[in-house]
Amino acid sequence: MAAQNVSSCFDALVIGAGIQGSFTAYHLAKNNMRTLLLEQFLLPHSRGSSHGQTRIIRKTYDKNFYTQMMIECYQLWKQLETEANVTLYRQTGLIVMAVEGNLDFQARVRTLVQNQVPMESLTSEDFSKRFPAVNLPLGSSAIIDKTAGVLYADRALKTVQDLFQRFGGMIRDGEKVVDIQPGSLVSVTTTAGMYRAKNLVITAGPWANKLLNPMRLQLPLKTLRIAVPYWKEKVPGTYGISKSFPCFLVLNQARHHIYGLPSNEYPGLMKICYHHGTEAEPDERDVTSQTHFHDIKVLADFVSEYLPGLDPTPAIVESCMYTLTPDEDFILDRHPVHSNIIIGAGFSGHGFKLAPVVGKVLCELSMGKRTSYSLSPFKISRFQLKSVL
Ligand SMILES: Cc1cc2nc3c(=O)[nH]c(=O)nc-3n(C[C@H](O)[C@H](O)[C@H](O)COP(=O)(O)OP(=O)(O)OC[C@H]3O[C@@H](n4cnc5c(N)ncnc54)[C@H](O)[C@@H]3O)c2cc1C
Ligand SMILES: O=C(O)[C@@H]1CCCCN1
Repeated sequence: MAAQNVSSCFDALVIGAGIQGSFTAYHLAKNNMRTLLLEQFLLPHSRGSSHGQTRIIRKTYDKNFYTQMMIECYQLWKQLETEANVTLYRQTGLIVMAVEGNLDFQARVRTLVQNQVPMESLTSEDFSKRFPAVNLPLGSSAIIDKTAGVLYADRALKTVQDLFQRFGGMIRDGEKVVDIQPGSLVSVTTTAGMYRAKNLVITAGPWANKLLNPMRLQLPLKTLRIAVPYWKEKVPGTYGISKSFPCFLVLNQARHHIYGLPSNEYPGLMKICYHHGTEAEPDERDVTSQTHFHDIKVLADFVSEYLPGLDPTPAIVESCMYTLTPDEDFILDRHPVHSNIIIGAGFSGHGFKLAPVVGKVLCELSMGKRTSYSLSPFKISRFQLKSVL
């Protein structure tokens, strides 16, 4: 269908069919808003931040507001599974490890306790009995967040998009937005046509600032290319999901966190990543001269020290993008000048699990409703902006 034939005025238009835009569109359509979701690439694609087979889901956060949002996220992920009759979540638990006295670790334990999240503290004897294939360094603390697990990310993204369409929403992929004209009706021009909507939501991941630039708004976002290496088990299954091996998170063992998921998606291979990367433009993710070399070295050293059952040379390295804010908290707000333009950005490498609630509050903002959560941690005004009209 040519874009010109598509009904030209929508209640809401969402730019970007990653997990945040797709969940926003889903909630809008459920609220009977006539909604169009635009995506620059043909779906599915692997150029942004939402691709890949798995993500960690957990309530372990140092900041209470995320743990509170996660309580509803678990319910909404469950609801999505029921609506679509698919499995999206597998409970594995999450081991959190840190050097004794680590403040971030203590804050996370406090938040779990405050919110009565089932958890367990492990002594080093408990730890080595439960996880004989993991070396916990002397002087470390460890807990397990029992409700944590794995989300099947690619499957989840497709499910949200399918349900959005089932609720009457329209997706147009392979259409890049090239111009936005603000107004009481926002006009959006793509490579294929022009659309108008009463409200616009921009959830463009690492491309957010490119879309905001013509509207004189530049958010303090850094886009990072992230290495996603998979490490081979010397004995297949040692760290396998089928043997109930959990996800793990090591706080600041290196400069940034290191996290891993049990071997599952590629049999015999465990995904272990560094919560950092190299600055890169999303369109140049794979052509940049900088390589993943440094991050892989950090991870290889970690694997040798903690996980002796893995070959410390990655078997596969995939790539993904982070969009970091300075404080690693999200941006969920209105454009400071154009109040019917809503922005969801800066998910800082931890936004997947929170997408059901992110989508809900972006939908609420777009519909002019009172939001279900305080959005003060997520406001644009917490930053000193360089250029706002
Ligand atoms: C390696 C890695 C591991 C991670 N692990 C976890 C984890 O364990 N747990 C967790 O909760 N989170 C995790 N995350 C973070 C999570 O995946 C992201 O926060 C989330 O996917 C961000 O989604 P998004 O919709 O904002 O961005 P994206 O997925 O990038 O979506 C933005 C979309 O906008 C489209 N777009 C941009 N510009 C235009 C335009 N002009 N016209 C039309 N469309 C446009 C893009 O093509 C893209 O599809 C991880 C991320 C990475 C990279
Ligand atoms: O959100 C998560 O759970 C992962 C692991 C920790 C670092 C951020 N990404």
